[in-house]
Amino acid sequence: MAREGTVLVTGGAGYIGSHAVLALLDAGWKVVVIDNLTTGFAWAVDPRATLVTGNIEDEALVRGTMRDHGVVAVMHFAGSIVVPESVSDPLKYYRNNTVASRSLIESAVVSGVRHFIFSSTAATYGMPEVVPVREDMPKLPINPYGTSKLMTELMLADVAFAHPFNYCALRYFNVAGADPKGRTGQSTAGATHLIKIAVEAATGKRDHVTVFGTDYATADGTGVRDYIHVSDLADAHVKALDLLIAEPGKSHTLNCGYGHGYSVLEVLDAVDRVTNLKIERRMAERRPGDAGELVADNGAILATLPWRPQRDDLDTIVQDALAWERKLTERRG
Ligand SMILES: NC(=O)c1ccc[n+]([C@@H]2O[C@H](COP(=O)([O-])OP(=O)(O)OC[C@H]3O[C@@H](n4cnc5c(N)ncnc54)[C@H](O)[C@@H]3O)[C@@H](O)[C@H]2O)c1
Ligand SMILES: O=c1ccn([C@@H]2O[C@H](COP(=O)(O)OP(=O)(O)O[C@H]3O[C@H](CO)[C@H](O)[C@H](O)[C@H]3O)[C@@H](O)[C@H]2O)c(=O)[nH]1
Repeated sequence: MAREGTVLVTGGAGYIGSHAVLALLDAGWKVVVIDNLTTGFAWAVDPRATLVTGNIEDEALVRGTMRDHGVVAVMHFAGSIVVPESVSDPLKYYRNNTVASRSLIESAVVSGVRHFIFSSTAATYGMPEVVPVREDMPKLPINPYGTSKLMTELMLADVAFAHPFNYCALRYFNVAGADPKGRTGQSTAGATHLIKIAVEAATGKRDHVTVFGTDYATADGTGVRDYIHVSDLADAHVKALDLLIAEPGKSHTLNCGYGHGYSVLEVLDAVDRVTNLKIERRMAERRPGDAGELVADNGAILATLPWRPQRDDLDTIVQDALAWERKLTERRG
């Protein structure tokens, strides 16, 4: 079914954004992407979408794009995402995540764009005392990345109060996997995410995986996370957009996770199982700033959106991540 108007996807050349572009196109939306290609790739943008190369802080470019393409909603993925880098270079994160988002939100308001979906993060919770964590529990980020995202959530709430504008802040837990049809996946070099690192090891790009911390208060002592398949996450964005349009007076903040977690060792077991390999594991100290267990209470998203996970299975997530990693290896030769 064709939809009225165009969705602007910022960061649509990146990992999650490129999946959202596919989900929007598959749902009948027209799509324009703004991406400065710092960590994204032009080839990752489906050719049915228009790619505008530039910065979301460039007001003339953003407002011109909104006008020329008849943009009715923004999905805002553009940002900087490396937690340790945010600790060593906080001003980069407040600039590219908070200040740039302020500029983009203002461009939307000035251009009469009334719906906004924002990539937030479980990092806004910091080290939660209660797990699974619910949206109304304390937000006490422990790094500038989490703070930079929480500040954007706060701006959105104030803007939605003052203007004819509603938003959905989606707090992602651990995003992993790749498009099941093999059209896009996680492609940035220098990955820090566990499943990406493990499939890099499985395809010979690394000789081992380091396990950060074996003394957490979890069943096997390693960190537990709620891994969500990137295609399920992209689908949640399309459903959230439908809701924002259907109920213009309401905004939402929703956890995106499956509501159950896996330990680092369980993830590595899944990778061994799927690949039929025995990837070397090296036990190491905790990584600074890591929570022991981070799992979403996903009651709110299930109650709010007609969204039901389709790929809630660790082996499926690993299989899809691995298939993409193999494709990437062929592409790069
Ligand atoms: N990957 C995760 O596990 C995860 C978890 C929680 C939240 N998020 C959030 O999801 C969003 C997307 O993350 P990702 O994993 O796809 O990262 P990514 O680095 O693959 O994608 C970010 C994209 O934004 C672009 N970009 C960055 N700054 C820009 C700017 N100022 N103007 C225009 N384009 C810009 C980059 O070139 C890239 O294509 C981010 O906002 C991130 O904070 C990611
Ligand atoms: O080589 C590795 C990489 C990770 N881990 C462990 O695996 C788990 C997951 O780590 P990731 O780096 O894959 O993900 P994080 O949970 O640290 O971070 C993710 O969730 C955060 C929210 O808390 C942010 O949103 C961030 O962008 C996103 O990558 C953690 O226990 C971590 O210590 C290892 O043992 N070895």
